[in-house]
Amino acid sequence: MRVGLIGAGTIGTYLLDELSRKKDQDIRITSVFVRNLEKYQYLEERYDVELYTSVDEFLDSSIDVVVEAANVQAAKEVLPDVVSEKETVLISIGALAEETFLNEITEIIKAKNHRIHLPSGAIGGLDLIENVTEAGVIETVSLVTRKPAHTLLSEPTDETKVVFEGNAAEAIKQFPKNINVSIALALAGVGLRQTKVTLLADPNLDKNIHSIQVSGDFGTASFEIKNNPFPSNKNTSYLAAVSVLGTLKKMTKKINIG
Ligand SMILES: NC(=O)C1=CN([C@@H]2O[C@H](COP(=O)(O)OP(=O)(O)OC[C@H]3O[C@@H](n4cnc5c(N)ncnc54)[C@H](O)[C@@H]3O)[C@@H](O)[C@H]2O)C=CC1
Ligand SMILES: O=C([O-])CC(=O)C(=O)O
Repeated sequence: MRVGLIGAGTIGTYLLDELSRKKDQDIRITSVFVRNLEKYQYLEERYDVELYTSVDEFLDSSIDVVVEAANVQAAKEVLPDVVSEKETVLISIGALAEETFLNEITEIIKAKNHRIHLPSGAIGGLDLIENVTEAGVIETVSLVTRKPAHTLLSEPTDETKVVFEGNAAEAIKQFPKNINVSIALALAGVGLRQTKVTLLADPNLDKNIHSIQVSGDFGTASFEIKNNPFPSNKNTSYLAAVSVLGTLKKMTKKINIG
């Protein structure tokens, strides 16, 4: 499977490293869409990829799948063109947080018979949530996310601060780099307005902790994921990058779990 990558930052570089390590892998990144050719020139030799600054040329290159790993705004801009041409893996899931845009994208993929794959990112348990939603036996989903204070606040703090309390739709508008997980939860479960989100800035924390509570006629479920962040980008949990790789691997498997 030939992959085109949008965004060569923390997650993108992890994927480039992992997928170039074994040359016999059946998944290879071959094209990378960047904005600044000079800045990323070194990628061509290091990873044997071709760089593109035109979305059309990138999509015309010989790729089967596009992985978006840039940011919510960039994803919104390129998504209509990308999904109309290719299968897409989207990690800036917040790009799908507006209903009109989500409907527009859904129409395109239906017409083109393409799919969008949303990795589980920095959390887990989405399989359970999706199953109980499809069966109509879910009632509530809530997420409490704790992150190191300096990743959320510009001023230092001595105590834990609640920086957001509300629903997923509002959370991603205010924190597009920090709470994509809430949109994955919302899309799998009770929706953007019904998914409750609390975001805490904790000065004594060096992990990104996501606590999820689900309830309904099926029973209850609780998940807590204590993520190690990337040293180079404390906003992003290591697991988020691992989940993109996992999604790509699942796309090549004949037995799908979950
Ligand atoms: N769903 C989830 O659980 C998670 C989602 N994320 C999201 O994943 C995305 C990527 O995260 P990171 O790799 O940590 O971010 P990053 O900031 O380290 O890297 C993003 C890269 O994309 C590039 N970029 C920005 N706009 C672009 C454009 N228009 N075209 C091409 N490249 C562009 C930047 O120059 C940078 O190299 C972010 O949106 C982040 O919020 C991160 C962690 C968890
Ligand atoms: O990496 C994380 O822990 C979560 C994150 O940034 C996001 O959901 O946008």
